[in-house]
Amino acid sequence: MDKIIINGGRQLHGSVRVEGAKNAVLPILAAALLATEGVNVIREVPNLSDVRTINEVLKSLYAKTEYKPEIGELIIDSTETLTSEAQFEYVRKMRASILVMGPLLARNGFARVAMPGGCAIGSRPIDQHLKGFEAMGADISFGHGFVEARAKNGLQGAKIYLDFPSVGATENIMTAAALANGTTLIENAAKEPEIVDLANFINEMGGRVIGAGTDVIRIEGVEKLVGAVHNIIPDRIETGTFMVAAAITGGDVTIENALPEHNAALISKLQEMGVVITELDEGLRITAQHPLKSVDLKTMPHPGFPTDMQSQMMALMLKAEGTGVLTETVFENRFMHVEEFRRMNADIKIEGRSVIMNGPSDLQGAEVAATDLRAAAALILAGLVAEGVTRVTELIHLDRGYVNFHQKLKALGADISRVSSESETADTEVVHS
Ligand SMILES: CC(=O)N[C@H]1[C@@H](OP(=O)(O)OP(=O)(O)OC[C@H]2O[C@@H](n3ccc(=O)[nH]c3=O)[C@H](O)[C@@H]2O)O[C@H](CO)[C@@H](O)[C@@H]1O
Ligand SMILES: C=C(OP(=O)(O)O)C(=O)O
Repeated sequence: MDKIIINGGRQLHGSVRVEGAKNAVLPILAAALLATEGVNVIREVPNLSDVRTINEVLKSLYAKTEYKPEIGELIIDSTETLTSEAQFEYVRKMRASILVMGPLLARNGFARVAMPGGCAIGSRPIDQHLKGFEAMGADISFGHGFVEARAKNGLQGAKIYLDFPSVGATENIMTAAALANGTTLIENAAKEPEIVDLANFINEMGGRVIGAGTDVIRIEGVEKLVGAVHNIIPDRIETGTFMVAAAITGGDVTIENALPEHNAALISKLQEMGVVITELDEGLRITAQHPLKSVDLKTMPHPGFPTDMQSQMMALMLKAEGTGVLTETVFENRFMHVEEFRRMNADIKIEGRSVIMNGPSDLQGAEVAATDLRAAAALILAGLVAEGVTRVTELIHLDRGYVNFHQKLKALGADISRVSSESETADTEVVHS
């Protein structure tokens, strides 16, 4: 089991480039299954464990894929007949495997996917995905740990109002509707930039998706989709994580490949705290001088403050002056990292769906365990400013969503390394670089 070891107290300086977005590439690779002619060439694919998992899922469904991580390219040939069943071994590893359900249902009229179950951040049901498929004429059934959708007469366009603007449900319904008979309207749709990237990709394959990025998405079903070349958008959560890394250390960091329009809520909150953010041709420059001012914030669906930046922002608020209240409205259990922050001497308490911080906390290095992907990043950020040594374990979460995270921080001046725990001794550390 690997650990990341940080010696706190270094300011970060320099430039870092962010990768293609995990939350865009996963639905897009699933949607690639819609093409019955030609191959899809997906570029700016980040080398993440989640990408390797979805690649395995596509292959298990009989798509032919060629992954070239060194150039960030994944080629998918889904022109042969596909099987309709996604196994638990993949869905268990990565919930986003559920996103193959829409494309399989659209292509085969049938999809059988292992039930994802709950996870650290909440129960995460898929009722809105299924409500969409049902409205389009699919019969839904459950059994033996699987959910099945069967559209005997093919999928028909429908009007679907989502109870909540779910990202995954919007994506699954968009892909199912892409080959359906007639027009589908998704009302109260998710508006995240990753939804727009997926819509652009479907359109590049010959689809007709209009309105992505607004509350109402209109999908006119087409006869067939054909392979295309697509570049994944930059990862706004990786961008945000490096923005916080610069701010928490009082550093000066330029983030290349960053799109400020995807991070408006975060930029506004950081500015309120006193962080200086400058838009450059090559990306975003973040400079910060402490003390920073505490703020209140609430996570919301896009364009609100992203839940995927909540834990990293919590780390930053711990170092800000004054009382800050952070409220999580998207997931019901996304505060597992609070206990870990407490182990680092954070002055923090949970009250219902909010946490209250009295800053600045005098953070101290400790051994802490990542409880989910963004918690892993947040604990590392806290380690950058804690007094002494912080060891972060359970890096399996980190590797789902960040490429070379510790090397990128090291290149910016952090005192950080990654070791196998068996080999961790004072003199001989096996460093993974
Ligand atoms: C791979 C990917 O893109 N993951 C992102 C996606 O997850 P994901 O697509 O799972 O998130 P959703 O937007 O669907 O979920 C948001 C909320 O809606 C609830 N819900 C969702 C679907 C449903 O059928 N019923 C229901 O009740 C969920 O339990 C959760 O409380 O959006 C989340 C919210 O921005 C992000 O945190 C994740 O990083
Ligand atoms: C929660 C996240 O991802 P997933 O939906 O894949 O679990 C995330 O990216 O922070």
